[in-house]
This record gives sequence, C-alpha cells and structure tokens, in this order.
Amino acid sequence: MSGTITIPVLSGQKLFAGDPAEIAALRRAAERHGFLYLVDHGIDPALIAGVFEQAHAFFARPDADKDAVHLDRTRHRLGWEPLKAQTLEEGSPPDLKEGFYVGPDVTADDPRVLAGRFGVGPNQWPGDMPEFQATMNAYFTAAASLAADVMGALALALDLPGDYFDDFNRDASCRLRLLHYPPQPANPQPGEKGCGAHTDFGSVTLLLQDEAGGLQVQDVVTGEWIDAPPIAGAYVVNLGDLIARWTNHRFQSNPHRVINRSGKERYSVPFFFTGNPDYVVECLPTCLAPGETPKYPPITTERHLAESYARTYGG
Ligand SMILES: O=C(O)CCC(=O)C(=O)O
Ligand SMILES: [Fe+2]
Repeated sequence: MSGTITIPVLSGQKLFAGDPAEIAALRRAAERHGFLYLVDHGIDPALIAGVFEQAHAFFARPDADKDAVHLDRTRHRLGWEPLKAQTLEEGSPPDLKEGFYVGPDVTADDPRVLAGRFGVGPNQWPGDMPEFQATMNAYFTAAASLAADVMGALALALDLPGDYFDDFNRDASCRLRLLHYPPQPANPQPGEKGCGAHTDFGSVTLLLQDEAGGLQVQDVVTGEWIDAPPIAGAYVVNLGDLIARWTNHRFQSNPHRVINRSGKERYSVPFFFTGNPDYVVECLPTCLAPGETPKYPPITTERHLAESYARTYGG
C-alpha cells in the first residue's frame, strides 16, 4: 500500500451536466482504475443515514431471527446471507462478512417472476422492522436512478451519445446489498479477509462505506493495493466486468478487497447495476481500433450475471 496513486474525486453535478473536463477525468479514472469517488451526487444524506441505521438494527439481531429471511428460502436468493457464505477470492477461505440482498420490489405474479427470470422474485423483509422495507425501497429507487446517470456520463467518456445506454438502463436488474464485517481476527487463516479480491459482475457499483475503512483497490499497472479510505458523504463508484467486456477492456473492472483492520464492526452498502436482462452486450464501436477483434462474444446481461454468481457461490 502506498499513497502514490490516488483515486480521483469527481462531481456528479458536473458529470451529469456533461462538463468536458469532468468527463475527461472520468475517462482517465475508468481507463486506469475503474474506481472513483463521487460527490455532489444528489442522494439525500438522510436516506443514506436511514439505510445504515436499518442495516445496523437488522444485523444486531440473533442469527435465529435472521434465519427467518435466509436467502436460501428463495429461488432468487434475496434476504440474509450468513457469515462465510460467499468466497469471492478463489482459493481463499470464505469471506468474513454477512449480508442482506434486496432486489426490485416485485410481487409473485410479476411476469418476470412467472417466467423464472434469473434473480427476480419478491423480497424477504425482516418482521417487526416497519421502517426497513420503506427505507430500502426508497434507497433502491434513488440508487438505480443515480446509476443510470453514471451510465450516461460513461457514454460521453466513451465518445458515444449521452443516451447510448438508455436501452440498457431500462427495467435494469439491480441488487442492493447490506454488508456487515466483524473485525479482522487476531489470528486469521491464511488468506482470510472480510471480502476476498474480486471484480464486480455488473456495470457500475455504487458503494457506501462507513468510517471503518479497509477497502483496497488493485492498480492494474503496478499491481499494488491502494487504500480507498472512506470520504464522508461520497460514494465509491467502480466499474464491473460487464463494462470491461463491453469496452474490450479499454475501461477496467479492477480487483478490490476488504480487510477490516479497524478493530470495530464495519458496515457497507454496495448497489450493483446490471442493466436490462435481455440487453446484449457486445464490443462498443468506439472500443475497437482498426485491426483489433473483440475479446468476447456477445452475451445477454442475464446470462453474464447467472454465470458470475455461480462462480462465487460454488454453483
Ligand atoms: O464492503 C465493501 O466496501 C466492498 C464490497 C464489495 O466489493 C462487494 O460487495 O462487491
Ligand atoms: Fe465488489
């Protein structure tokens, strides 16, 4: 770790107005790290505070209570994920984190549910927490809209029209994830950490983290792990594998990990934006130099997502 490479802080207000200097900074960040901080994003700080408050209250419950909304109770895997259920870094011990997954708030008779679309189904909500559902649904809607705005800025950074990703953004598949990390143990297993090194699966991830710290990003050029310390009120925005695939790796989906050395509990809230399930992602016209060939065949976002989840849950 060193302080020599820093992750840029960009303004949502400027990006979404198409400010050329800010778009150029986004392009540089996307090419180098696939990571940036986003300020002036327009999401109500009270809503963000409410999400953390509800997450704290949920995770503080006994496991026996949380088990009532275990994600294995749904085919589409929404709800509580116990500690050590996921292994994001192949060959490492399972992640020292527990989580809670929220999806779009659909009912059982939604056509997408009836058609068995991947990952779509009714949410499970914890009992006796009246504010939880309303807070998560409100945040989900706000985050999906912000992610669509970030996609618009990415289109400009790729020299495409600002509405280029509108079809991708329509009826987008998204996951809101609440995470709770215990402190890193004094004597961890070799390779044991809060969240193993991985790249995200989707297009953009909007991450909120509390003040504990511990998030690190690997620089693609030097291979070094850079700290991504919390900045109050800012999102960490990172690009996922779909963007790398779509841009023929002109834009990066960087490996990142979490080691919670704060000695305290750590809470974070990633929101994953994966786009319209039927959308076919294939190499963008502005990402292929003459004579180059696409590194990947076209794929629907639904298929890409299903394959990615299967890989990290041992499916
Ligand atoms: O908790 C964090 O800060 C990062 C979580 C993460 O990378 C993920 O859930 O994909
Ligand atoms: Fe991640």
